[in-house]
Amino acid sequence: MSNIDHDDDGLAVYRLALATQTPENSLSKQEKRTELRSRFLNVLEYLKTNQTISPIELDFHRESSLIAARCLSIDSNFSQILVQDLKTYIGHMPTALIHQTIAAALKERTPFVYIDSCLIQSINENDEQYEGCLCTLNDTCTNCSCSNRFGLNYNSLNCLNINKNGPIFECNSECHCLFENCQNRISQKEDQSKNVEIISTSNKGYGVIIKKPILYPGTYIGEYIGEILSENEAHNRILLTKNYEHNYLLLYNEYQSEKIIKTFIDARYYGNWTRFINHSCNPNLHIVPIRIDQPTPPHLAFFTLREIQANEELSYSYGTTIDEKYSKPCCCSTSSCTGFMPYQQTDLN
Ligand SMILES: C[S@@+](CC[C@H](N)C(=O)[O-])C[C@H]1O[C@@H](n2cnc3c(N)ncnc32)[C@H](O)[C@@H]1O
Repeated sequence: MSNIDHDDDGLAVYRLALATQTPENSLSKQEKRTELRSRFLNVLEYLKTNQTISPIELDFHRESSLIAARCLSIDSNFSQILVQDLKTYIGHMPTALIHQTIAAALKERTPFVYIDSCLIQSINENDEQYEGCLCTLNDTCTNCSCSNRFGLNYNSLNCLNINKNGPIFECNSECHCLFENCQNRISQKEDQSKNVEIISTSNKGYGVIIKKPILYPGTYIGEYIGEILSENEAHNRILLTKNYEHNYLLLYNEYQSEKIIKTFIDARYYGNWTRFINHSCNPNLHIVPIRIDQPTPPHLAFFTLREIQANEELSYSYGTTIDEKYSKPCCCSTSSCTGFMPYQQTDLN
């Protein structure tokens, strides 16, 4: 089965098919995975093309999540990703986040679907699920096989450990620890969305300010959420959107001995509030890649670089390369401003 059937009820035929068809036992593990994956990609595709979601569709969305959860017994690593795909909340930007004077204009000028975890189109089949720790439910995971893999990740204030100099592995879906007690899941817990506001800036479009001060460097702010694109898809997106005023495609390069891991996240059509964070030549945030279940794609998490005052605009550096031919003028207004926004010279351009 590969297509969603539409009828009067919207999704009844497809729902029935999902409920009655479980993968045959005779199918190989790989075939089951392929079968399950194609079903759930259909659901995602359907949700993506239908921006207003009816109660029936929401029900369906929930049902599908349950089915995916049941499939955990087939392959926990794989089903974990499906559940993550399906539990992605597809809705609209929470109004509390937006300064009320710009709410209507923002919806009209920059429509996008608000999601709270990345949309992953294709799984890297070679990626293995990381092993979990064997901590007990009372453990805080401040010294477990995940938190200590490359030196302690977080300090007693739940901030990034300043002396940390290696990749960050947080506890994952295979771990035995209790989510509430675990202190090695900082990026999986609450972000700062309740403490930010989307505002209109004078010369950079929209931006994000923090409402209450943040004292400590290394405080978790949020994750850059959007569609994870392949290099080819990213290339096409760039061509399609090159005349648009704002760019939401983030390319994150990780240099690992001989290879470069490139992560492309586009928050233009699907994203969360972090898509509004502007560039600064003297930023107060930086991006840290975090591994949870699999090596790729990493979770791109924002952490503070220093203390941030109430009402200060949040910013990070979009890169280091300036090319006066391609770079747009920078309006960050800091004393260290180079005058140009960074330009990522890649083979995409
Ligand atoms: C990820 S979006 C940030 C949100 C955007 N300002 C908006 O209104 O939706 C990146 C775009 O914001 C604008 N921008 C971000 N930082 C800027 C800066 N320092 N100077 C000028 N424009 C900036 C550029 O148009 C850039 O392509």
